[in-house]
Amino acid sequence: MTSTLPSGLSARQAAPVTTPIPVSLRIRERLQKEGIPFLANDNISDHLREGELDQLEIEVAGKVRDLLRSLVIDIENDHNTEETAERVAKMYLHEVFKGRYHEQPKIASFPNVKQLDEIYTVGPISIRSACSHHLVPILGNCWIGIKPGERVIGLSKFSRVADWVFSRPHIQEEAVIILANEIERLCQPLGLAILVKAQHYCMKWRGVKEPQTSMVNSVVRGDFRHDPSLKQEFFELVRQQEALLST
Ligand SMILES: Nc1nc2c(ncn2[C@@H]2O[C@H](COP(=O)(O)OP(=O)(O)OP(=O)(O)O)[C@@H](O)[C@H]2O)c(=O)[nH]1
Repeated sequence: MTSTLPSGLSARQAAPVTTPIPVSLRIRERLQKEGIPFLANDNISDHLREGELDQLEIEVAGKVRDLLRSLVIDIENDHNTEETAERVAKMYLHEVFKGRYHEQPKIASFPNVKQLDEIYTVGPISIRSACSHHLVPILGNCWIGIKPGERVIGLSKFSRVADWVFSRPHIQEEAVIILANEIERLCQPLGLAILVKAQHYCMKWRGVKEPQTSMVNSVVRGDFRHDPSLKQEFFELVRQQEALLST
């Protein structure tokens, strides 16, 4: 039989080049196999293997480079966008969406030795997130009210856990619930209330271009839910904390 190979090429040299499976595909297949959800606001850090986050950063940078090319931006000659792809990949994986790929910060809880049962509020805690629909910023503040149970956590830890939860693509309604679940898991309070006020840049910067509109929502659980006066006290304390901001 006549060889179809170009002269001088051995069969071994002409073997089809196998393209490596993209790391994101490997991770997605693993998650699907194990039945682990990987929605935009889920954290998948427990399911990433050593070195995969670095490989993801390289893969994402390549895709962002393609996106810039598709937007007809001359990244080969434009000194300003030359390294934009690498910056954007790093920003998504380690900054603005770090709450998807990085573990929850270590948060120690302590026994509520004195059996404290008065409510307290912490806030404003700045929140930085992005909407799942357009991936543009959601910026605002949140307030957390606690009626302690058996355990308490340090005040700064509310900011840390909020930052971790909000650093994912979200819709505000779900973000508040996810934050509430995490706080309940960390300190099992007898009551928990969370209020979020945020501006959505998908409404300010584009779309309807409403510069002042914000979204306000809350979640109340446990004693805050069952006792209307406690709930009212929470909102009153938040009002007082807000008033402090303008003094
Ligand atoms: N409920 C809710 N909606 C949000 C949130 N963030 C953004 N949105 C809205 O989600 C919607 C996305 O809807 P689509 O109609 O598919 O997107 P679109 O055509 O770009 O919409 P426009 O923003 O009206 O231009 C928009 O109305 C946003 O304002 C959020 O946290 N909660």
